[in-house]
Amino acid sequence: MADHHALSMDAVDCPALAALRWDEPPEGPVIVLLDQRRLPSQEVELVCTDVPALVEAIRTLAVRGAPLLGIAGAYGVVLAAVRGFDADEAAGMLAGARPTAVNLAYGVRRALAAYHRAVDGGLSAERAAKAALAEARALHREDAEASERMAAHGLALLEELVPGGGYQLLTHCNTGALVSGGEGTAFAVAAAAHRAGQLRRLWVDETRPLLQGARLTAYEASRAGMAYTLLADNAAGSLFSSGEVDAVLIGADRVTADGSVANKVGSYPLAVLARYHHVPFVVVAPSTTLDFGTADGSGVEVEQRPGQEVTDFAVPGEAGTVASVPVAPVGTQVYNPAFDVTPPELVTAIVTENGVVSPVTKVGLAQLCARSRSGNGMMSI
Ligand SMILES: CSC[C@H]1O[C@H](OP(=O)(O)O)[C@H](O)[C@@H]1O
Repeated sequence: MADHHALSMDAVDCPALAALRWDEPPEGPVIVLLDQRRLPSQEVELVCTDVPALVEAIRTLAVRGAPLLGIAGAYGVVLAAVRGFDADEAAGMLAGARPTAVNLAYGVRRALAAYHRAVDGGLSAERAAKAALAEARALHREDAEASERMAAHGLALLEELVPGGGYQLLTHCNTGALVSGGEGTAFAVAAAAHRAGQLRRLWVDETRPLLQGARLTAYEASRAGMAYTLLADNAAGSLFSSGEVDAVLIGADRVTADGSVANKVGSYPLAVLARYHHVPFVVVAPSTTLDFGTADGSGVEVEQRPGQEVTDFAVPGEAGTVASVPVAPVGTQVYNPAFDVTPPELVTAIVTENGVVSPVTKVGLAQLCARSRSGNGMMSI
């Protein structure tokens, strides 16, 4: 079950964005989400009291973005355990909610493993749920720390790639606090550049069809006081040819062992444009997005989403409703992959919290992860 209530957020003081939190009101533990379907026109919290509601929130992108999906999945296992539902069944529902972001299954697995370790150790169901909660909170905290470290590594990389500062950075989709336990991934690097006085402009791809750029990145850039300009996805080629892009910064939903990058659809064409125009193409992702169990991009399951997302325009209506207004003729066939895969040879560098890999190679990624093996990387479970 899920319920909405308005957030009394004062736009003036712009507190840090919290996309998700665990709460324990008297009526029982809940997961509270900032409903990203309603942004930017409405800052509304969605309160999930059970796993089916959280699965629906994940499927409809009320909560989204690879690292945050992992955190949501971990808390989802806890929600099941504390409310007496089968944790394994809940884990299967959560991990299957969206297939491409490897972080979701990772977060679910990590909380479930903590729960089972406690049960196998003879602890009560209540104590086992608390063990899972501690693991979910650790993942949440680690992701916030990873954001800070990626921002620092990414800013240092920009100083190398684009001497002289005053960066004009192009980003795609949304990779800020709305996808993270902290300030995000690629957007966190742009925010660090902004705070360092080195961001001349953030070019924001609208990111059709769900407009994560126009709705969410523009919202976050505005809150951060950045100079940003929105562009239609189709205008990116013209922008590159104008010479006004110093580097591309994007996130990732899955990086395979060879360095192939699954990310929001539209990322691959940007990589091709960047290569043609000799512009650095930088991927920023925490180690929880690295998937050494998948050899290369051909092994990535790319989520295919409903055609209505392309045939219709979602128009914010009264009282927080979102109307779906058809644009294409009824019966129109639609191709709507949520992601695409960029081959490693088109990626200038991958920035993680443990450092930078450039050029992007299987060996380089493995060596980077070896440095984090005892940390929160995929290798730890
Ligand atoms: C760095 S995670 C953000 C990542 O997730 C987005 O996908 P979605 O909005 O469908 O969850 C997109 O791929 C972003 O790059």
